[in-house]
Amino acid sequence: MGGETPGTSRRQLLGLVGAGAIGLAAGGVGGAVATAAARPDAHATGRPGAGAVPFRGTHQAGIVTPAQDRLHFAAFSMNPGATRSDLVALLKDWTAAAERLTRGEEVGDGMEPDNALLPPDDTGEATGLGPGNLTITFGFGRSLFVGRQGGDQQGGEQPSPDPDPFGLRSRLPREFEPLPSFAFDLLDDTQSGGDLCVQACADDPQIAVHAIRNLSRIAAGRAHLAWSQLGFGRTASTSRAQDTPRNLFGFKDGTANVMAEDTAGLAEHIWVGDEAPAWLRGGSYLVARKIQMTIETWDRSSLGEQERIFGRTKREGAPLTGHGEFDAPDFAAALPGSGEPVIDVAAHVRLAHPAQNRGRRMLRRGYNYVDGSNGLGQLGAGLFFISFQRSPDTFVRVQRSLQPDLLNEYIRHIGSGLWAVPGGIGPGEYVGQALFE
Ligand SMILES: C=CC1=C(C)c2cc3[nH]c(cc4nc(cc5[nH]c(cc1n2)c(C)c5CCC(=O)O)C(CCC(=O)O)=C4C)c(C)c3C=C
Ligand SMILES: [Fe+2]
Repeated sequence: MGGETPGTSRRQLLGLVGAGAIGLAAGGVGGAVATAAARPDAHATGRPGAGAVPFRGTHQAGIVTPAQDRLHFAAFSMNPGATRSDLVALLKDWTAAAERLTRGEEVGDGMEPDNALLPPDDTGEATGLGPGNLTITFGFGRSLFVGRQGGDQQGGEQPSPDPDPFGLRSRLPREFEPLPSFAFDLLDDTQSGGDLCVQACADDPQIAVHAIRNLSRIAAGRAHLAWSQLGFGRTASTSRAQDTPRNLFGFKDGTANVMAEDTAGLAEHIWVGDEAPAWLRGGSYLVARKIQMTIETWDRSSLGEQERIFGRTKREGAPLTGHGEFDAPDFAAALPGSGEPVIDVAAHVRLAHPAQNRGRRMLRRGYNYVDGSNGLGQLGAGLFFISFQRSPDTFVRVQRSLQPDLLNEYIRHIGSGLWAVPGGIGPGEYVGQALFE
């Protein structure tokens, strides 16, 4: 697996030849060869799935890209005994495949191998769906640099005896410390950690799932899927052009996010700068937290209580001290008579606000999830929280500040991971290339 043909693939050439032979005007593009590559109009038709996000650029796609509606997030572990050259080969193969996938093309030689006794390179379920604004964002776990040590959250894997399995220890950024334990954490190590992470976001869940499935096949013999999570209904806007979505508690989520248009805010708070080794500049740190929400209990709480917990109104998403969603909260405002603060001292927006966190900000890009239900009639539902920040310390600071949060009675963090997301991938480069030079 994983052998990628640079440039036009054999399958695309066959498609073009075939189309010419039978006449495009007659609508004769053969089904099996009708990839987006064989149909250049697929990117511009305006039909569902036609939008494409460039894979290469200054920063990896999938961070400031307007948040798509669907997520498949995956953590991978390197196989025992995998070498540095296995890792480099994997990253090259993933880069080639990801570029094709984000264009809506099949991976490798597509769905039809020369020999029908062989499995196809591409599993096929996204053929004909178009690119679907797919973005694929790659991150490197701390264990890639220092091996799997006892105490690191690590996808239920055994610790690795080698403290420098890929010769990367000296390239570990100073700030890349493991996340500490937080009060109320109930982390499941089979949904935590990972040597590598891949965030696939798209307009269509089948496109996101297809991407992870095929990247996982390509990894065979070198790395394996440790755990993965599906998400739906983005819980953040990352562009002013987007409406603010709602989380499973019914509140608008993502109002006060760092947006794509705020280039100064991104440079200050999201993109890693000169403080880090060159391979990470222009990148970011990705934190993922799987947060279970006890929605049945929440649904029995009064509207007043729900609004007190967040410090915002449910319908408008306005701060309790304002009228419009984007009004700035006034944390000093007090109720006449009692003198009590209008926004509770333990309201989520007060504790998460930069004013409580030495001005630190993060770009949130999470998704709702429902993993079925339990035997007590309760949904296994919650928020797959994803944030990007210039330093892991920003997340640590805000999460510590949330210790007295009123929201904590209704949520539990059950999964966790931290990855360094290298900067953008230039022409002809593979993801993370500068780390190996
Ligand atoms: C450590 C970071 C954060 C975690 C974990 C977190 C969990 C969490 N949040 C909501 C719902 C809302 N969060 C809102 C605002 C908000 N949350 C964080 C950080 C974490 N949230 C920040 C930095 C902010 C912005 C604060 C500000 O600058 O005003 C809001 C309000 C609307 C908005 O601005 O997005 C909601 C609603 C849930 C349900 C949740 C865990 C399940
Ligand atoms: Fe929040």
